Amino acid sequence: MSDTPKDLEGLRQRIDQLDSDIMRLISERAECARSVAETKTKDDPQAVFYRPEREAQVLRRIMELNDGPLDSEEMARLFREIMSACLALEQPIKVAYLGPEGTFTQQASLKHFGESAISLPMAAIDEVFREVEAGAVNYGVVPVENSTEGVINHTLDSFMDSSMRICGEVVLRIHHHLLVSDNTRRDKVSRIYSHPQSFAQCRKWLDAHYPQAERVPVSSNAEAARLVKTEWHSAAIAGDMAAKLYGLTRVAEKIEDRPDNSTRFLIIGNQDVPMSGDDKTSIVVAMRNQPGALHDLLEPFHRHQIDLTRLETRPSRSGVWNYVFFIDFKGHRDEPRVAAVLEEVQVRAAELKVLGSFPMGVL
Ligand SMILES: C=C(O[C@@H]1C=C(C(=O)O)C=C[C@H]1O)C(=O)O
Repeated sequence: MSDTPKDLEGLRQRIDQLDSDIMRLISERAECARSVAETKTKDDPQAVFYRPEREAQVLRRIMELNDGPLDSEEMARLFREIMSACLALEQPIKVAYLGPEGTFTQQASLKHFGESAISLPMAAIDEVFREVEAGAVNYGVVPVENSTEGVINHTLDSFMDSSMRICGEVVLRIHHHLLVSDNTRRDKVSRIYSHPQSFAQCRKWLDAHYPQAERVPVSSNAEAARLVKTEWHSAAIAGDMAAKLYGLTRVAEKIEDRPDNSTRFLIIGNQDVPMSGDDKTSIVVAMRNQPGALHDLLEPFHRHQIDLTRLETRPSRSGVWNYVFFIDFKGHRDEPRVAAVLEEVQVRAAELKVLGSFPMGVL
């Protein structure tokens, strides 16, 4: 900026002035969001204030507008927190996530809803589903697939028996560290705790660096971190949140075998999300056990030129559901092209359930 002062005192005065301006504008924004909330409840007393499609649009716009020097993701993260605080002013969102505290799922929940949401750890994926179904919380966050290790079957299976809808997705880069406590004898590590998925994601590194150490699988990375606190000969593989929560030190950082290791999480709820302009749809389809079933199922997607982003098969759990396919594709169920495909699939399938259309993950 041309009128930016050059001396330290002048620069600090300028920063104070800018902070006052930013604060005034944030307050004005919060008032605006509050008025939106009032308008929503006037039309419908049961209205949900949180709008995933609108939040995705706000964040995408910020990323497009940003000219630096902060990078666009950083800028969007700041706005994520502003929106989170604005929303909490009216109605703090309650979120259940696959716990315990310190898991990557908690990190995904924070990334998606911001720090002002109230988040509650659950012991298992189906408990997250149950809490949302029972109305005890507004949304749930569960992992669904990892780029190295593949699909999380518990999550897919939970959808089969549930009426929950998918309202959003979050992709998180997963960095694992080898962690020890102050009491650990680093040269005597004979046991390493972690979640089986994390062991699988760090297998080569462990074979190279700790071939002799016993690998003990536990229910979560956070649990692994907790156990290390009490044993002088043990280490844990876990992420930053767990390390911070239990005050552990990183002996080796980013030990995952693949540098692009990431996990996709789903936001589940009981609301149908309108179009945001860049959306995905998830469906689960049962086909009859006959030759060419998979071809028949996929043919309409090909003909309407719809991009499939994922296809998973799960064993069926009832007579009708001979083959069960989970399919993700680009587009929203309200788009005519997508609606046409869904109609065709409906005719060919033994059963079709649309799990939801939702904004593509922004952050
Ligand atoms: C303000 C609104 O409500 C909520 C708050 C938002 C915000 O602070 O920008 C965006 C979407 C909603 O979660 C709205 O719907 O526009």
